[in-house]
Amino acid sequence: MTTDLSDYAIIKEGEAEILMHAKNQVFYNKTQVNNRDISIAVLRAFIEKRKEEHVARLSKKTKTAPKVSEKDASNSVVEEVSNESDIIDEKTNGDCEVAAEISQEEPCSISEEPNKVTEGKGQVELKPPRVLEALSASGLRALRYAREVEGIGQVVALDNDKISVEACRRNIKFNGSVACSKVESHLADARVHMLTHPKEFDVVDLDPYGSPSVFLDSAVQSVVDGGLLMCTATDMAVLCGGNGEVCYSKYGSYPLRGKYCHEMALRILLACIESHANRYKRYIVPVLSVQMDFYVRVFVRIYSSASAMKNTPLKLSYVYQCIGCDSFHLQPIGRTVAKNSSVRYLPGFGPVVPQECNDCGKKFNMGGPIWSAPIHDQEWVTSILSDVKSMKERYPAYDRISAVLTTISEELPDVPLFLSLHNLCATLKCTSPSAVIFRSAVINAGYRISGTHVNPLGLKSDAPMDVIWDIMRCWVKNHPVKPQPPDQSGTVILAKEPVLQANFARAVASLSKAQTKKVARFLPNPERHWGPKLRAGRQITSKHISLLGPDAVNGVLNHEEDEEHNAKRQKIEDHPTPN
Ligand SMILES: C[S@@+](CC[C@H](N)C(=O)[O-])C[C@H]1O[C@@H](n2cnc3c(N)ncnc32)[C@H](O)[C@@H]1O
Ligand SMILES: [Zn+2]
Repeated sequence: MTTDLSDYAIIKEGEAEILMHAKNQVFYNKTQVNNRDISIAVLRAFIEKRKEEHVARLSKKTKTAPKVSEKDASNSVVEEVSNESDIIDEKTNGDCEVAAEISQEEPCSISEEPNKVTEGKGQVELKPPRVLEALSASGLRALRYAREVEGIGQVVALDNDKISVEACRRNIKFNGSVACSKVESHLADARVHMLTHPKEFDVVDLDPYGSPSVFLDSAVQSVVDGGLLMCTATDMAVLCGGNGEVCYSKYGSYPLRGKYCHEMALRILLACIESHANRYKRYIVPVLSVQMDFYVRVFVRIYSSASAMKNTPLKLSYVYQCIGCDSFHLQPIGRTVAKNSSVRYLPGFGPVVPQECNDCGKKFNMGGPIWSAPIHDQEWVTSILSDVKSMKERYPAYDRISAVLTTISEELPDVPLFLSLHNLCATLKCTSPSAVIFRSAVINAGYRISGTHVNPLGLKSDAPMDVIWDIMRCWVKNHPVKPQPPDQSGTVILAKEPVLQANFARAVASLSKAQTKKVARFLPNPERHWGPKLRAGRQITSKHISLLGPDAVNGVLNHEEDEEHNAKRQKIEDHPTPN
């Protein structure tokens, strides 16, 4: 494979560099630097956690096993790279030029004689985590993982597009010896590869065009017990209720078009992953769930346990959302009853709402089921954030990701979805109290309130909807509204006297932590047209101007036409059926 570098631009992100051909046939979106940076931060945390868990497991066992010193146990985390030749020889992957050359030039294994620790019957050592980047395109993400994440094992980068695999292999070489020894690229359908490698990867990363739904069933099977699945979905229009029935067909949940739809999107994706995991007696534990830019990204650990799986219905809920006033209520799918020392699993009591909304009298839409258990593990979030802060310079998107992680660390962990103060005021047609005043009234009423990373104006609270409307009724008493038609939801709500007398005196905890610390939580995009990109190889035309910006569009349109034509023809020949 000879490469004339003059045909390429070099793109650097973090410590990785990729060669990008002028024809742009391989997917690359620089806005996803946030996505890749957060993933690196989570990977670093996962590696640490995995070591801790391993040591804890060993010390638990060594307590019962004689003649194993504590020193041996603490040294037991041994770095070793598995023998990659088995993988390289895989028939389906064709000729893996890069990998073959690597095995001649450099030894693949960097293992030393491992410190053996007796555990139960055999000897146990913790191997560096194997990562599958299932949809790798240029390989940028895989290369960043390999070059930047200390203690990482083999990174397997797949793509079913021949041109992408060629680019990935070129990029592996271009990134030098560490990349060559750690990253291998295969031409394969990710689904087939994951299905034929069950419980083999410590980490599986899914970063598809649009929806990951077709990859989930195989992905949940490919992760080892306690392993990590990282998954992006960029089909936000679907997940946020643009086409509810499409969302249902892809994810098995109905989305609702509330202000909280981006959080609902995260929760629909989590519920969907859980449902696939359950089919194989597995379940998920979310560690971090992020909505940013134009996508959602979740990080979940996957475990096997037929008995723990029984708890799934307790972690899922339907959502009733009033069509008049947007009040929402969660309907859990299951419940438990404790009897002596045993637990019985039963269907949830319902309905949690009457036919007509208690607040405004209108009907409800029902969405879901959504994941209604916590979407982050706050211990993980705190440790990821402090780790990110300690190596600022290693994250190109530091400002953005530290802002998002900080907001997430302040979210109420046990409150699904959120209110929008603007929406409440729009329903009542009243002026808005400041966030501090509203927060104070909620706190003074004895409830908790926090922001949310998905919306700068969103407020999470465990206060029930009737308390929220009482607070707003009290606000309107001091800030009267113009008379409205009697059938309007706002009029119906305001016609009732508040039961609770709201206290708007400023509560100590009413300032959001962002305000107290004067730290920005929501940053503007670094440049215009910071958004999704077209599928690689798709022809850019003037209709993409709003998505990509005039410069990008004009640049491409001015390209010699026959060059484009050849590129397209080549792609069609290579891939008669587009994916
Ligand atoms: C959005 S791009 C991946 C971007 C990459 N992860 C990054 O961070 O730059 C999606 C890639 O998935 C590949 N792909 C689509 N379906 C696939 C499948 N069934 N198996 C393997 N790769 C697939 C496409 O060819 C494309 O290169
Ligand atoms: Zn209502």
